[in-house]
Amino acid sequence: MQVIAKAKAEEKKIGLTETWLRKHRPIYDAATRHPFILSIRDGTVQSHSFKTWLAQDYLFVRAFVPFVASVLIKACKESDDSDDVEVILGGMASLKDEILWFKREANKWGISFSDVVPQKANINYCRLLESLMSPDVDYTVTLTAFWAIEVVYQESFAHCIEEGSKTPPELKETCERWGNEGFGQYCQSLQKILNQRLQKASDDELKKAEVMLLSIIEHEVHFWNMSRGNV
Ligand SMILES: Cc1ncc(CNC=O)c(N)n1
Repeated sequence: MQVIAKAKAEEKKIGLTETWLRKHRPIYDAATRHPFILSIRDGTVQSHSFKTWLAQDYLFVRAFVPFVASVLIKACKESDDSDDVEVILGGMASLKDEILWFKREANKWGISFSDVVPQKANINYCRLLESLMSPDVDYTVTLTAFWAIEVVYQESFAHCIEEGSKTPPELKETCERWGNEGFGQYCQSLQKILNQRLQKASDDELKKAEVMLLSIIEHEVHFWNMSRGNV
């Protein structure tokens, strides 16, 4: 089956990641066109929803840092391509600014991060990140998770700043953070290096990577759900 997927991707001159996204479109859209995102886009989002998301996401990003470091270590050890390391290092470096941004944003909204308790969906997601940090988890599978985590945010927030969106001005900066063109290009770079790895992967690795993509998408949906209070 996986061999067929590779051949199909090759025939259409698209990457395997693209064939996955086509195959799993409905679930991918459930994450990138989630009601929380649509409510930002149409300007009806409640401030308590936004604040809940912001606080939970700060905790997530703190846990994301060591995860990205683990991806970087795997890339250094296993990749024969120095592009990988540079792309991942760039992602890692931008997290420093991101954490500062979260702190500024917390001030703006009157939130104190030290009082925030992680919710169940967040705990589960961070637990998944933690499990992926193990050296036993294959680099290709880890890279799939990394790309999926980033691309869901990119596609979601880019949708909020497209023509015709009614995103409130005070939320524009948030949407720009992940929806901007630079972040889009970075996601493309991740997708490209992932596609190269997938071309060389075994059937077993391909299956695991595809399952990982679905798992990340599901965790992202649960993560957005927290903002609406339906954990
Ligand atoms: C839950 C979640 N998924 C993806 C991202 C985007 N990556 C880094 O910021 C994020 N901040 N939060």
